[in-house]
Amino acid sequence: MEFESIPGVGEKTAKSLSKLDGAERALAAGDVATLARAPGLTEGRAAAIARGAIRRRHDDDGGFLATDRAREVYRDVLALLRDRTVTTYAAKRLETFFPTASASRIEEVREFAETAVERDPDADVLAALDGVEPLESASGIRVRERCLATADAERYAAAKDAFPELSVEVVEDARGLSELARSYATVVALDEAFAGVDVEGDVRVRPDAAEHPDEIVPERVLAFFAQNRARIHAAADVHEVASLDAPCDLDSLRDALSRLDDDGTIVGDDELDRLVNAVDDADAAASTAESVANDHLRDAIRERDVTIEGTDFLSLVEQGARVDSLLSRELEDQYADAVATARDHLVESLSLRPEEADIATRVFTDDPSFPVGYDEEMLARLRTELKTGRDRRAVRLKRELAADLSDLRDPVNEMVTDALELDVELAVSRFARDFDCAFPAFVADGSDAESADDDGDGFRIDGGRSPLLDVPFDAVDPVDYGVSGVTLLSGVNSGGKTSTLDLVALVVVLAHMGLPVPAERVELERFSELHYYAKSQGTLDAGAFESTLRDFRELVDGETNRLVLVDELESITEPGASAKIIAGILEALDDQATTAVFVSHLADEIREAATFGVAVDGIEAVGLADGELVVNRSPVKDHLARSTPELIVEKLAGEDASGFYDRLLEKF
Ligand SMILES: Nc1ncnc2c1ncn2[C@@H]1O[C@H](COP(=O)(O)OP(=O)(O)OP(=O)(O)O)[C@@H](O)[C@H]1O
Repeated sequence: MEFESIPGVGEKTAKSLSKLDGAERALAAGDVATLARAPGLTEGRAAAIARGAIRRRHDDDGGFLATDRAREVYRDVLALLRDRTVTTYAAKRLETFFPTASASRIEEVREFAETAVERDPDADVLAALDGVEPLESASGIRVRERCLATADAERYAAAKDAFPELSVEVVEDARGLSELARSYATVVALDEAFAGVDVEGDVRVRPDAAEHPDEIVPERVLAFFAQNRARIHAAADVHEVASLDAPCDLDSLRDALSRLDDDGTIVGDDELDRLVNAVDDADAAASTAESVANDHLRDAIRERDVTIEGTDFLSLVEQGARVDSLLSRELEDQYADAVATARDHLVESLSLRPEEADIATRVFTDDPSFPVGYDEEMLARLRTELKTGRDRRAVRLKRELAADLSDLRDPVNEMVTDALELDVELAVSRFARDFDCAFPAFVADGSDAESADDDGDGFRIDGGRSPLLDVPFDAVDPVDYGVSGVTLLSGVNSGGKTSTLDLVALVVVLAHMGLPVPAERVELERFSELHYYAKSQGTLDAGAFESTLRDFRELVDGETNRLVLVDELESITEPGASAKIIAGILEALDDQATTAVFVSHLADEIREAATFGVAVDGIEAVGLADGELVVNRSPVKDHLARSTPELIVEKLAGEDASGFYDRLLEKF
């Protein structure tokens, strides 16, 4: 695959991706975890690359969110979804969902989301997800007792790349191989040509080494499982708690993991433990055995009367003869007993096996001496023997466990990915449940539209409730609103005009992401772009005003089927000029197949300035209660809402008989 053809992927990133196993699959699946394993890629960058790949696959130019405010609404949507993830993986993965005009992409995510909303966001599952993280490649492994050998320069370079844990040596011939075998415990020759060469030492010929890395460096797979153990356990727990089908037998997996220490060494093998302890304790055990023997002998001597013949006594005194001769003659049995005790102690305290006990026996000599001492040389031999046994067993166990774990590597990767993906699905499910969402219906073209009040295009929201409002979701009034064509939205102050635009933008963004929307029912056309202009803060200076006009100049050209939402554009300049400008923009938009909602307090003036009959919807105050407006949040179609001042004057007119307020009211 040409990675550089993905938007946002340069030469360096392409190189990183080419080093990654399964990069193409990960790009296709939006698998951010796998992509982030490429050297030098963060999860954020991986998400951006996955997005680029999806865009390319679905022929999306990335232009759906056409304005700052539109992008802000998308960011708010992501934040709501992200709040419902447990893992950082899921939070990043959600960024691969974005609004698009591409029908195939919307459909793709929709299929995913339809399964996702069926998932039960059970508290136990969420708790289990807490420890799941993407698996990491094992790092920091260096194996010194094994090397690779080849006579071929190309193979040398490839091996250096493939086996960073081992030294790779160049050898000319069998002699070179045999020299290596003297420095390394194991030599793995990579050239077929070495097959059958008779060299002393542990030399294996493995031209297939690259295909079986776990056999050549079992430490690699052991370290991988050791370093990722907590994550793997967590993913296994998630599968159990959520009743997911696991891609491997979880009991066998847990058993294999229990045989491994955090640093990749083998644990839980009695024989290996025995050998490790025996090596560690050999010196101390020999010393103790020696003391035991001496105590024994001393007690025995103390209890005995020893008769020394005169000649012996003389010989002792005159010639400095050693007392050993006496020992061997007079106390032979006691000496033999003491040595036997020492040997027994050594064998027992080190739990030696018969073949090892044989050497241990020789650590204490049969030749009588006092005090009893052990033979350093024999003890060194015993130690070497035990060490060899220990290392041999460790290597065998490592190989066996590595072989078991090697088979589990793919299933475990799959299991962890599935657990992480479950978190993504649960975030969507929780979002849909928390905000009473439904899947929107896209109306392919005008003729398919079911709603009576429009000519098929645009949008129609029933019972929409925005989770982005500044009131608790439970307190949000449902809003019904539909628009096709170009419409002005009038309404009382604080009636909810801006909130209505926000709701429309939110619903449209979610629908174009392929996700469910917070409404009872939504029908909409597939828009090409969302242009949402927030209310500007106060009158613009000449430069800013000019650039805003340029924005709108671009808006009336180009793509059709846009959705344009504009909040109180009149605040950019003085009211009279504003009404004329807005009327002109509406005329241009009306000529295109654009759906547009312009919130404005200048509906009358705009209508007057426009050359076509501009539709006006209104958010109505149904009255005043305790000085507060009571508002019907759903805009009424083809209705210019009365303003707040008008309502107040009307209220005063009802309370006052002077006629003053009645005359004021007539002016509205
Ligand atoms: N659907 C709703 N349910 C409950 N409260 C709402 C709803 N819509 C709006 N509100 C409340 O009304 C307040 C004002 O809404 P909003 O700012 O949208 O009004 P507006 O008509 O745009 O006001 P202005 O004319 O001042 O621009 C919101 O901050 C919110 O508290």
